[in-house]
Amino acid sequence: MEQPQRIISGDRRPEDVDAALRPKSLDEFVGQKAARENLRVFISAARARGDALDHVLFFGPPGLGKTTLAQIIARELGVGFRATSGPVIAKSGDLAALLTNLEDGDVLFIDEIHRLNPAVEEVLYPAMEDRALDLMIGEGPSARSVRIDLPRFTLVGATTRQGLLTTPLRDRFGIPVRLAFYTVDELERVVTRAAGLLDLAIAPDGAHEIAKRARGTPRIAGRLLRRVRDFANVAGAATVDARAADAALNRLEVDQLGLDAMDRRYLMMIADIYRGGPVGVETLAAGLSEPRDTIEEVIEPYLIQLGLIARTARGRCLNGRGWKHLGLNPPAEAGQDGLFDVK
Ligand SMILES: Nc1ncnc2c1ncn2[C@@H]1O[C@H](COP(=O)(O)OP(=O)(O)OP(=O)(O)O)[C@@H](O)[C@H]1O
Ligand SMILES: [Mg+2]
Repeated sequence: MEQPQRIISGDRRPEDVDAALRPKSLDEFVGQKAARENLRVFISAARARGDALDHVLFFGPPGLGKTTLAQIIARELGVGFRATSGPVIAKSGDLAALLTNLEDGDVLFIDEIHRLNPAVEEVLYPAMEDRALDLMIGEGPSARSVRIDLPRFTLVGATTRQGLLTTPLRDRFGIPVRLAFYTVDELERVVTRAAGLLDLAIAPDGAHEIAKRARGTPRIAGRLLRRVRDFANVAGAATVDARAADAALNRLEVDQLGLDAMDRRYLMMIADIYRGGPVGVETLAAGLSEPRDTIEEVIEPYLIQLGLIARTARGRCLNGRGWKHLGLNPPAEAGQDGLFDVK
């Protein structure tokens, strides 16, 4: 069965006109303070040396700003930006073509870099390490390998699944950056900034309400803001305040913690059918008819962050907070629940 689209999924959607809201400089970029300040130092050092920036790897859940930061890096370095993604580069020749077409200092952005095919990845190693391309010319006994020098470039990789990166690839990134979920304060700033760009009047308590329910994710904050704007327009409200935001978010079935019907189905399945777990992710994926990747990359990280569930070696478990959020009591005889409880 086709699942209805989730308003709060961190995934990209065609209707997200992300580009309009995308911060264009490090100064405009809200949150991720440590990452931002480190990047600022590395960028200005590279510029001062007149050298390419070391390769950067961004990892973290969807919608936290990986692509945005990659573009900002190129802009702040004052170099060209080329973007592609792991699954798109089918053959090593495709990557070779991309690399040889770079200009000095360019940023090459590879999204979903954990999905590179292994043969392509092999080509990337010498390119990252020695700025060289090893090509095989000819076949059979007369085959020989030729080394081609590449321009200086910065590879910026992005992945939602750092664990799926091979060690040799991970080790070749000099600057690994983990992006964390945003705080409510930070998202409030994201919402206020976006409202300004959308020409929408919003009260501080309205921005706060949206921020609180945006799952720690700027992309979701932007999307919720647009939907709230629709409701406010139709209701003829001049300013979006907390009450207007709350009413709109309730109609969108986004609850107080920012969870939607899908999250609640996920939690209810563990609670109801598996008595709080542990239950394997494959079983949950089958029960919810969602791909395992979606469960692990989109649904679970935020539920874990909130302490509603725990990932254990034996499977997923509902924590005390999870039971509470569902308004249920954990089964009395399941003594192990306390083990995973987050106090
Ligand atoms: N720090 C931020 N401040 C303001 N807006 C942000 C910030 N980070 C991200 N955004 C907004 O959120 C949206 C999603 O960001 P982005 O596309 O960079 O996410 P991503 O991490 O690359 O996601 P994915 O894993 O799906 O590729 C963009 O529209 C951008 O405008
Ligand atoms: Mg992206």
